[in-house]
Amino acid sequence: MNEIARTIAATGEPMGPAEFELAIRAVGAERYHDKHAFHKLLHGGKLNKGQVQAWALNRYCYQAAVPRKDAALMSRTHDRELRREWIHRIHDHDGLGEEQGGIERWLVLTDALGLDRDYVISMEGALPATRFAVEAYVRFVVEQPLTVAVASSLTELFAPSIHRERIAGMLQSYRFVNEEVMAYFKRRLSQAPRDADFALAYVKRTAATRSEQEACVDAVRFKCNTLWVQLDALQHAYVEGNVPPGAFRPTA
Ligand SMILES: O=C(O)c1cc(C(=O)O)c2c(n1)C(=O)C(=O)c1cc(C(=O)O)[nH]c1-2
Repeated sequence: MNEIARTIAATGEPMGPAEFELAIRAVGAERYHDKHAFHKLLHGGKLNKGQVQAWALNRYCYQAAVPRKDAALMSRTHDRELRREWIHRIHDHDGLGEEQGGIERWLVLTDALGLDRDYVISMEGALPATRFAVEAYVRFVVEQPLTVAVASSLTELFAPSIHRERIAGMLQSYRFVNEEVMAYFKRRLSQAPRDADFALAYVKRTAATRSEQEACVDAVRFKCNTLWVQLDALQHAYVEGNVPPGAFRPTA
């Protein structure tokens, strides 16, 4: 934000709910990671198996971080209703009882790609930028005001269309991908809208001042950046061929 924008944010009238939602959605339209070159390659069937393996094992770090950031968010609120709602996000990823959860479904995907589970879970082969980006997301949720922390999850508003595109594109393009492998994304098609609708309503209700609203829009921008930089790193390492020391080297 420049100085003038900062002054308007501090002194300006709050946006109406519709305008506020439009400002949040505009961030996705401008910079969600569906616009990244690496996604276009992934969905368009233009990657080889080793490159898809690299994407899946790096993305595991994100999957593993999400329930940690959700636990961090819950630890910060005295609002029992918010915790009652938010806890199902942890169950969605970690599983509950018989339900194995999203991390397990992600490991089904990495199994099918021929990756060793212990290696994936160890995150040893992940790119440095992936590790930094996902931890930055966890730290953001620990450190920012609660409403801003909730707002950082709102990139999920934009996720179902990328998931739909990914399911169709990957099933069609890669012989090593089948329905079972895509189960993670199929499940997210119903989970993500529920989560995003709740978070959007919460943020609209609790961000009262213009500067709080601007901070929420900035949180969505920050989150888009954490997603974008992960794909930049994949592109640099596995498309342009600059694999950092110690990172996964495809043999497939
Ligand atoms: O495949 C994707 O493009 C994508 C993006 C995002 C996102 O926008 O953060 C999430 C997911 N998937 C996802 O599967 C998921 O569980 C998830 C949780 C969150 C969050 O911020 O709490 N984002 C996302």
